[in-house]
Amino acid sequence: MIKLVNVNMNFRGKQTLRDINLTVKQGEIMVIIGPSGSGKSTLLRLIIGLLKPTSGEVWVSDREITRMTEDELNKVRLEMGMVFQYSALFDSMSVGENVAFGLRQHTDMPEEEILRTVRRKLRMVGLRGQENAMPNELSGGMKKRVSLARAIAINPHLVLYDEPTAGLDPIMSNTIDRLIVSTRRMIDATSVVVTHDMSSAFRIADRIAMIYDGSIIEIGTPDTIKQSENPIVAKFIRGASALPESKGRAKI
Ligand SMILES: Nc1ncnc2c1ncn2[C@@H]1O[C@H](COP(=O)(O)OP(=O)(O)OP(=O)(O)O)[C@@H](O)[C@H]1O
Repeated sequence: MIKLVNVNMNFRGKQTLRDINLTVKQGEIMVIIGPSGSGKSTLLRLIIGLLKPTSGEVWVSDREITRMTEDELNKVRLEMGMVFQYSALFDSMSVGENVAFGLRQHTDMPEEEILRTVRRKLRMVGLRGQENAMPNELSGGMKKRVSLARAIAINPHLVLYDEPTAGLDPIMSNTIDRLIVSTRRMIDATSVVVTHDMSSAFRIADRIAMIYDGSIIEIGTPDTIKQSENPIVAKFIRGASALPESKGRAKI
């Protein structure tokens, strides 16, 4: 479970997030949408504890993380898997070593079990037997899948996805979407997905939150969002380019 309570985030006096109240329930897939510059990545970074809010509280699995020390935060982060926008694999390591990385760094798991876990996670993302491949031999979609296998290797309670389908063709996007949904099912993880891809958002979300100018302006099931009477939401889901200017803050 994740809970943000009255969160404000200012960068050099400029308010980037304002009065965010958001609860993501255990096992829920929450998709965050919004124009470029609206504050989506900032929200993810607050949940991982890479940023501390200017005011407000961030709760992760019943713990308030904003006042934690770096050591305490690192323990909480062990329960989180992160799939980055550009996969962020270690290029000098094989696929298997990438997936095993968190297990070798942070657990006492015997090597044999690590190898078994790596095999199982690669199978889950449709990359059976690819342990010895190097990242530069893989397509963008395969790299994303390795990144997902690495994120779920530690059986996280929480998986965060930053633009998981960016730069992928529709078929691969669909594959990644199905993996996000099956990952939630298999490890019962709470998931937060930041995306610009509206068809993906509608396919995978239990609920969608739209951020605009640092505020959540709409939140609800995909159907609620589709039927929103808020003109900014309606325009955004038809195509971000049709959005009105917003006080010059968002770089639409
Ligand atoms: N560390 C920082 N220092 C100063 N300003 C920042 C910092 N991080 C983000 N910002 C500003 O906060 C605003 C929101 O940025 P953020 O990256 O959260 O938006 P986003 O919705 O994720 O955008 P995109 O979709 O383009 O990734 C932007 O105006 C950005 O310039």
